[in-house]
Amino acid sequence: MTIAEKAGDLTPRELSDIKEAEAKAKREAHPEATREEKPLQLLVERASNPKSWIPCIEDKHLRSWMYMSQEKGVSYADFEQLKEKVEWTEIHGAAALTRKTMWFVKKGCRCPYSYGKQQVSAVTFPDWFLDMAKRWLNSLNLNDQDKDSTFPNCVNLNLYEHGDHQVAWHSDDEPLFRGKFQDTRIISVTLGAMRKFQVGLKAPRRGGILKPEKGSMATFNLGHGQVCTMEGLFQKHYLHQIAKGTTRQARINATFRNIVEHAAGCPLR
Ligand SMILES: O=C(O)CCC(=O)C(=O)O
Ligand SMILES: [Fe+2]
Repeated sequence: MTIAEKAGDLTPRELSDIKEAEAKAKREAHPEATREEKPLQLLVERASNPKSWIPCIEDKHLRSWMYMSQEKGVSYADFEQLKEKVEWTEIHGAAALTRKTMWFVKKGCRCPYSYGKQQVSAVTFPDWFLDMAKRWLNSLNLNDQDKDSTFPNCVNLNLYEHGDHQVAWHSDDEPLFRGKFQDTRIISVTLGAMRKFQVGLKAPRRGGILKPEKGSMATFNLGHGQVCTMEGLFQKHYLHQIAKGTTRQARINATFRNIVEHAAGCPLR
């Protein structure tokens, strides 16, 4: 066991620094034996337009990557259609309505999804939604054939009606995605108003509140048509949030994911 693996109570940043030092020492001691771990195929490497993808986080040691790009295939008509057609579920925080959501999954899947204490049932991807999603993600060259499918098999939609709606610090590390143990891929698409998307390193939990490690927070504006990816072990090591803002305009966000461990009771388990 290496020092880094033993050091369960270090912050992710400290762990990353130790791992880097360990890797350097190993390279120097055994230059012939050192091989890089097999790299993940990042979405930017599959994309038809890799130059239009901006690296936001490239953290090799924590196996965490985040990229952003502007996607022309996302329209305001899509925004209006989603706002009207989706049967939104209200998500309530301790005191107020925080946002509205919808949980779509691929045909045959029955995995529910939980927002804090609220659980919602799976709704099969409607064809009209799949059509727009394929257009949005077209440049990523994902394969939507059942065998070896790389196209996301579920999506969480969020409707933030104005700046008071938000989602607090969290990571998408539910057991369905196995994001604490293996590489995952989340693709988020924004429609409508621009909001601030903040990310930061997971700090050791103090009580029930999740907060990023001091000094690690970064802010990115996600506006209409912006696509943002979180890949590798990002959900294990980083938190994200949409903080409250001042806008009176609505924003819709679709976060596409891949369920790899279907829930008990789901026919796809
Ligand atoms: O609205 C966003 O950009 C983020 C949404 C999010 O974090 C989630 O749905 O888990
Ligand atoms: Fe999230």
